[in-house]
Amino acid sequence: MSDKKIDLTPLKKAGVPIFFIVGGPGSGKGTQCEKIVAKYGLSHLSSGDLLRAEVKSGSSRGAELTKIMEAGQLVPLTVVLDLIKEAMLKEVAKGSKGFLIDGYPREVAQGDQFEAEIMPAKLAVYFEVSEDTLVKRLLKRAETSGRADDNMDTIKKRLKTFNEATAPVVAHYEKKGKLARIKAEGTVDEIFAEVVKHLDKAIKA
Ligand SMILES: Nc1nc2c(ncn2[C@@H]2O[C@H](COP(=O)(O)OP(=O)(O)O)[C@@H](O)[C@H]2O)c(=O)[nH]1
Ligand SMILES: Nc1ncnc2c1ncn2[C@@H]1O[C@H](COP(=O)(O)OP(=O)(O)O)[C@@H](O)[C@H]1O
Ligand SMILES: [Mg+2]
Repeated sequence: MSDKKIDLTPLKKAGVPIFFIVGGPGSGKGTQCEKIVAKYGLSHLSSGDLLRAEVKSGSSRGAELTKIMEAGQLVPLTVVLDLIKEAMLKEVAKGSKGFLIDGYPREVAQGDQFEAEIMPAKLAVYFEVSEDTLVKRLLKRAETSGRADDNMDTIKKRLKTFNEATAPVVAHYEKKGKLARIKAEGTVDEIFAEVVKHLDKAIKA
């Protein structure tokens, strides 16, 4: 990624709906996004996936990112926002109908910066899950994900980061009247039925 200013004109002109997908590690963001893509044809961009791809690219910045992610901390705002902008522009060039920004914002400043530079999100969808359930799901995922951050030590740090930096994001969008709080302890389909209610309403609005 270069430091040059990214020209967002095509993205702003497209004016397609943008949804923030927020929730603790293991809350089901990726799982629900897959189902939302299948039903609504929106573009799913996971900040974590974009970062892991950057790490895989072997760029010098990638090495720095690995350390931060394995420590369960947040990578710098500009890094993750630039990755998202570039990915969104690629999708818009292919005729995207709208975006699921999965795993972003993870702190209030990220959301404000995104909305100031790109456009306001229509809705922030928040998957509410107890810490016990998050840990159980992540340890299960660890059996197959091969992710360097799916281990008990890093999980604990990610939960701390979520409580300190990301929980305020939930309050921030609730205050704006732009939060869909979805209890996400049930089955995948029960949760998805709730998601559809909120998205249908938001897309019609
Ligand atoms: N039991 C149960 N497991 C789920 C549910 N949603 C996701 N999972 C599992 O929990 C783990 C984390 O899900 P994922 O979608 O990666 O969550 P993310 O970390 O928020 O992106 C994965 O192993 C999923 O298969 C759910 O509703 N119920
Ligand atoms: N918006 C973001 N801001 C800063 N760091 C991020 C962001 N999104 C992801 N990361 C980094 O990538 C890691 C994995 O994120 P992600 O794949 O979304 O996790 P999960 O899907 O388990 O919630 C995070 O723990 C963090 O280190
Ligand atoms: Mg995920």
